[in-house]
Amino acid sequence: MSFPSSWTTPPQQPDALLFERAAQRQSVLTKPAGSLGRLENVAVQLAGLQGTVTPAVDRVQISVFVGDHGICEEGVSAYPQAVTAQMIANFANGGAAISVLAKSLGAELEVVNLGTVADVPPNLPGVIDAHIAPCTRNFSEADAMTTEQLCAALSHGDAAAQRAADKGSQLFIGGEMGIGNTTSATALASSLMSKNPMKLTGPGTGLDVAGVRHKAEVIILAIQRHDNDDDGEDAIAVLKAFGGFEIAALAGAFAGCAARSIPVLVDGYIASVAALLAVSQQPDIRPWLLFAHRSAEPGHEAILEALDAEPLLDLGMRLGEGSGAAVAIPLLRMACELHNKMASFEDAGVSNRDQE
Ligand SMILES: Cc1cc2ncn([C@H]3O[C@H](COP(=O)(O)O)[C@@H](O)[C@H]3O)c2cc1C
Ligand SMILES: O=C(O)c1cccnc1
Repeated sequence: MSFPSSWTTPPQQPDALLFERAAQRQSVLTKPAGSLGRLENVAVQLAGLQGTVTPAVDRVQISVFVGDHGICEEGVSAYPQAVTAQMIANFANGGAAISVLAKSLGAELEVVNLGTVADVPPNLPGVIDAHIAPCTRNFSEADAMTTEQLCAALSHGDAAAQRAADKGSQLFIGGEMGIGNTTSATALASSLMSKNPMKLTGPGTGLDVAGVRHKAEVIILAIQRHDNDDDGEDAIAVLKAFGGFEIAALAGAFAGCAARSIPVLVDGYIASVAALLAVSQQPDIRPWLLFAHRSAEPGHEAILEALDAEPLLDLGMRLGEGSGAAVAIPLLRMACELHNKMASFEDAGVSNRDQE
């Protein structure tokens, strides 16, 4: 198995002229220039990325990638590992936060199961079996995944982007579920950015102060161990070292969307780490990414900074699943409506600035 081409080839850059045209349209709408603030920027960005004068986010695909983590053996999460598999059934039965949000938005929701330790009932609606292994290996003892497993995870992400393209999706949201994945994400980010894990480690699902310290120590020791491997610190090396399947699949999906010219709305902490991995692999992916919200997980700030990203919302959310991105969709829809439907000064017979 080899890496998907979206991972090894830079995506096409969006056409700068389309952004200029959209900005020009914003400048003639009946409002003081710039008065709709970031709603203007986001509409211009979507118009440029979608290659249209009338941007829209009516057709949204949400893919939630799920995988378990061997690092849970080290006691790094407030919740038991069995929750990962249990949540797959909850996604399918409509009870999870992202299920409710997807339904409310009329968005396509699919769940890509890359491997769980506990059993998942067969044939759940909307759940795709993409089994790689029951979980990644405990990265304080060994590499979290093999090169083959990494290729498989990236390819499952790329396949989700292909499904989004086949359905004519105007925007992609990648969600994740995997107990222990804030530990993987923090190890990945610390290693990639050469930052002290003590500064990035947070409570995840709700660790207390002592729990956060223990989690940071587990990450520090694991990074020291992997540094001896002389692997280098590129996206592929850190993903193999620290996992997880669902984070790799997210990174693969983001690369796959950029390759197919589908804009991505990035969710919180975990999804932003996947975005950082994808951008470090192919810097030209960055223009295809919009950032939905600032997670309450403390490490998010440094990752946003590294990506030069200014998210739209700051609601104190720290769930994942793609939920923060889903919550931002109504804003994006309104930004598009304003861009497409407001009258121009000329059409409405309203005098523009400095006009008699
Ligand atoms: C019921 C439940 C639903 C979730 N949905 C997302 N997460 C989030 O929390 C987990 C990461 O936190 P940690 O690293 O502390 O385990 C991931 O599964 C993430 O998606 C959930 C967590 C729980 C408990
Ligand atoms: O912001 C996130 O993505 C997040 C934060 C805590 C736990 N799970 C996900």
